Amino acid sequence: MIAVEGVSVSFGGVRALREVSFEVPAGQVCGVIGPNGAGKTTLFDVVSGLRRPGGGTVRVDGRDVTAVSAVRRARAGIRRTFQRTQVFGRLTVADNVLAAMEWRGGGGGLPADLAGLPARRAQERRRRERVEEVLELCGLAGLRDAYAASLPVGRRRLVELARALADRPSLLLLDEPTSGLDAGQTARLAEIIAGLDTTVLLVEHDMSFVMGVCDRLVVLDLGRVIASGTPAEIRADLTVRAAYLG
Ligand SMILES: Nc1ncnc2c1ncn2[C@@H]1O[C@H](COP(=O)(O)OP(=O)(O)OP(=O)(O)O)[C@@H](O)[C@H]1O
Repeated sequence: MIAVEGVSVSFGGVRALREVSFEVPAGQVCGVIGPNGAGKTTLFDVVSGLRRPGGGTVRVDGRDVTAVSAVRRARAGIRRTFQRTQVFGRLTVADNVLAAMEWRGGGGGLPADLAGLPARRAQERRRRERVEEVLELCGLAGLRDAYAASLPVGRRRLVELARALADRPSLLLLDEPTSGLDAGQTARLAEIIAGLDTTVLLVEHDMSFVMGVCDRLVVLDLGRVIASGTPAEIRADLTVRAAYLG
């Protein structure tokens, strides 16, 4: 689960986040919506550890991670995809996913690598099996040997998702995950997200996707939470209609 409490961020005179608080119970999917400049990206930066808030705390699974670096958060299972996709263009799709798991190393260092110890080989086999599993899940099995740079943006986005899922994250942050996806890929993405047991926080402009895939929504406007609740509650909220849905 994730709990954001009283988080504020200012850029000079601009108050990008003002006392933002909300919780997402374990395994639920929460959408963050709001007009341009509402503070969505800033909130993601705070949760993933790229930006320290001026005030407030972020807890993940009960642990206060407010002062923990982005790298350590990633290692603790908080994974993020970006608005602009970040994949290794010169690696194949399969190697992109494998690389996402290699940071742990194999244990035993170089001697173990050189000796090709059985435990190391078994671990390598498990990782490769996991790669195939995740590629299958993301509809990328047929593209496993394609270079990531050769793929259209929608596929690259799915590669990024596969990378984020490979290590079984405890919290997954998705920044505009449907951008660049066609209708079929968007439907597939909704299925993938629905099938995860991970807590998910996503920023997305595609309202029908958000309403379909999220268990709850947080609506930001000018850095404030102006509404939160189930998609049905949000839809019914007139303030939100006026501020955002039109
Ligand atoms: N590095 C920065 N320096 C100064 N102001 C910033 C910076 N980053 C964001 N802001 C300001 O903070 C506010 C919130 O921006 P943020 O990018 O978080 O909004 P957003 O909801 O993600 O918008 P969008 O939907 O356009 O991505 C905006 O007024 C923005 O101009």
